[in-house]
Amino acid sequence: MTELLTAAQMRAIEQAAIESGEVTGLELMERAGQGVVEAIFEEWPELEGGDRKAVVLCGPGNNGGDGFVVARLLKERGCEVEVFLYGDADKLPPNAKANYERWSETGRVAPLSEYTRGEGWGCDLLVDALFGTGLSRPSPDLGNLYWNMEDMVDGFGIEFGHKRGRPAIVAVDFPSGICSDSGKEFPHEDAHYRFAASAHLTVSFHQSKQGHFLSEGAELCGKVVVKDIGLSEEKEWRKDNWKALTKLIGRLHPNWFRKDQDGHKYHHGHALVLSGSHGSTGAARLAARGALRIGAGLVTLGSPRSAMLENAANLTAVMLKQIDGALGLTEVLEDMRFNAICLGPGLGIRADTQALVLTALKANRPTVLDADALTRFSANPDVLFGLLHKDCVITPHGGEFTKLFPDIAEKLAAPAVTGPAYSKVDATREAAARAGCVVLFKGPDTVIADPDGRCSINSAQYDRAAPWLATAGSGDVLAGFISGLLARGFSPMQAAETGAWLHVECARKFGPGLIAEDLAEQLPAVFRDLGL
Ligand SMILES: NC(=O)C1=CN([C@@H]2O[C@H](COP(=O)(O)OP(=O)(O)OC[C@H]3O[C@@H](n4cnc5c(N)ncnc54)[C@H](O)[C@@H]3O)[C@@H](O)[C@H]2O)[C@@H](O)CC1
Ligand SMILES: [K+]
Repeated sequence: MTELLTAAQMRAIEQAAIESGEVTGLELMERAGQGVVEAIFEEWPELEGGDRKAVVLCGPGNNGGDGFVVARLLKERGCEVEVFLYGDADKLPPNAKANYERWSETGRVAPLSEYTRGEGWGCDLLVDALFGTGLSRPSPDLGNLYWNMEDMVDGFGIEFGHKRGRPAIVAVDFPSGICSDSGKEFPHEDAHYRFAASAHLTVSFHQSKQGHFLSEGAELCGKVVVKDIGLSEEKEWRKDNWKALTKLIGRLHPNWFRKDQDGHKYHHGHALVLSGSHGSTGAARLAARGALRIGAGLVTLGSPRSAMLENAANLTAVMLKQIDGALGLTEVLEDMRFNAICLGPGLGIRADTQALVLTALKANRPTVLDADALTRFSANPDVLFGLLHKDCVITPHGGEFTKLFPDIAEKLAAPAVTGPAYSKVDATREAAARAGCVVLFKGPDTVIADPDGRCSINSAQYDRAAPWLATAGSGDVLAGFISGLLARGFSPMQAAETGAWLHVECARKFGPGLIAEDLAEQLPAVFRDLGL
């Protein structure tokens, strides 16, 4: 897993490196500019040599400073370069000013308005160095430029040859206008125009930032490349701050999933998934099959009497047990071999769902609550929070999250006025602290938080995009995956992170046309790819 930084964390790392004498701010800026130019030619080797023209748009802070370095280095590599500044050169911070002056020895700096008033793009490469991690408010006067950039990235392919004018757009650190902590745009009143820039390629430094993976961030960045600028690993700093760092879930090691050679099926746990009544049983079966495929030793579907026949006709490897209401569940849970419970998919939102959830929670077993098991508590979430314990995982999507945590959802939905804006990471952390258990807040940017503050993002964006995962029943399978992993002895946080990651891998393995039934069936191939 890699860590994702906030703007403040990045500044702290930079500051520590500068104060230790290891590097100067000017050197960092030079390396940042070098990283951008390197990434540009790696992405578009055809830009090197020949009659190529670049336009660099520089802003009033250090992001603009990076831009002046990029302009100089592009010129050294043979590009014709034009530079435009948004703001007042006299007010540039010292390192940016130094690079402005260095560029001015060989080239001109014109006001940005001169560029935006002109016709067409007039370049093969447009470098957006207007704002980076320091942006904290909207920029209405740039809305038209941003709007045109979006049009260019979304509507057309790149066509080099500046006379025809469809440039590649590269963003320095962030497409300007995005809050680097939350990935949100800063809206302004002129809603006709865009609030943030768009890019084909975003080049960031040292480590990715949270905003590259949250809200609109991923949509606008295009592709993110991270360049090393020679900052050290900061082990001490990391040790003090590890709980505050957000992780990006990456490729998992096969040892993570390996089973003991001589393991008995009971060594891998026994998950209990509760089914809804007749006519509403498919969701629980999807979850049960997911739990079994992900490696629980045994999985039992607990079914009310009314649905026994329907379930029996559709189950083979998953076992079936009649469980009627909270009383029935209490009896079954006397068998301590049931070491993980999953409730919610297709369970219904009547009063007996509440009784089942409360019974399951009182049994103090690792438990996943999803869908109806959450919705049932819309009117009285505190009752639920009072019983959730540290071995639980709740898996709300946006709507369910809003019902359980209306005040947190309101803060998250509020337009960003100043930066850093309240992010999905902040919201999920706050929800986990309130619920007292792991919260997995679904989306293309799924955020998972533990009440102790640990937090990670499972991204289904960029090269892991899996839009076809938005299909009926896919969340039920995820709940099943997590329950199966809990049965296998994974901790709640590990189970949620691992389940979410595999869920996306399965969707990607199958590709378009996916329906929920296909998901768990991809696990064997996904495991094989991991080297299991
Ligand atoms: N600090 C460092 O040593 C390094 C910083 N780097 C670059 O510096 C960036 C961060 O620089 P800064 O913190 O200076 O911030 P930015 O350059 O991202 O922007 C902040 C500047 O814009 C102004 N501003 C904010 N919102 C505005 C608005 N709506 N309209 C007009 N002006 C507005 C602020 O007053 C401030 O001057 C990073 O993203 C990265 O590109 C890199 O050079 C690596 C080293
Ligand atoms: K930028």
